Amino acid sequence: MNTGIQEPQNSAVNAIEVRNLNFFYGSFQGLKKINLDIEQGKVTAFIGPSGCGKSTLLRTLNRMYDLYPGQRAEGEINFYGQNILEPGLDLNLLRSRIGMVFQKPTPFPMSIYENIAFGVRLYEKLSRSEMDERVEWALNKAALWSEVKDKLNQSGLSLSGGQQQRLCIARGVAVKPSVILLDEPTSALDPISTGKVEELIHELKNEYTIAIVTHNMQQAARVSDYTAYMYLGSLIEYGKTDEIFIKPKRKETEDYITGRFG
Ligand SMILES: Nc1ncnc2c1ncn2[C@@H]1O[C@H](COP(=O)(O)OP(=O)(O)OP(=O)(O)O)[C@@H](O)[C@H]1O
Repeated sequence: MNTGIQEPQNSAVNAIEVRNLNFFYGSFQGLKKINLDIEQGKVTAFIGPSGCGKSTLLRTLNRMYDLYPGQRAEGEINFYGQNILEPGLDLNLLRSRIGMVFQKPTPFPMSIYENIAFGVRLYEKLSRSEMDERVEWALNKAALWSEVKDKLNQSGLSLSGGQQQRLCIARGVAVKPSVILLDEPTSALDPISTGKVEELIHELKNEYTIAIVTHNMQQAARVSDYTAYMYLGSLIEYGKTDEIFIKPKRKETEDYITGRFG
């Protein structure tokens, strides 16, 4: 697929570079001068107290906010060198390159098979057997295949909450994005399903760049390579997860990490 966006294959490059990003909900400024690099093939976690702007930042990365009137971003979000905030970009293609999984599992009211095939059909013309292969591949990637292979025609809504979330991840992976944005993907799940999604994040990160919003600091520490601590719309500290959790440079970060905050 040609999106006009160059995606080099070598490692240790940034998939996304955020520069002087401001974001507004009408007159309220939700993000203030954010500068952040998201490294290719790594997991970057956004943490911070409720309302600090984690979801807002995630939603700017594939312009999800564009669906809502009165919301706007200023600055640059360079995705492999192309500023995605510029006008004229094909937003459907952008979202096929930078996919998103939401907090609550949101399967479409259709079969498990169709939940996956539907999105793929928007971007690719596959034969029936190619589509069968793609559906199996995506469900395998999301560690769901063995649980659903005998009931692909059942409704996606008949699955458990944890399975539904993995179906949504499979749906995201099926279009072969470059970046996957996860907005508190386990907050509605039980500990076993949460463990499965976390394992999945580990598996996926070799092939995809992942950004995850989480309320759960242990989860950030377990799954991420880099952590960004946000407060009141500003990025307070950003660095390797080990350093942020073991030796943060800023007192505000330390207070939050150690639970002295709020
Ligand atoms: N649709 C909206 N209209 C106006 N303000 C909004 C809207 N959505 C979010 N905000 C405001 O923007 C700020 C950041 O919200 P955001 O949802 O990004 O925070 P968050 O860190 O993800 O919070 P949480 O952890 O509670 O989900 C908050 O002050 C919030 O009230």
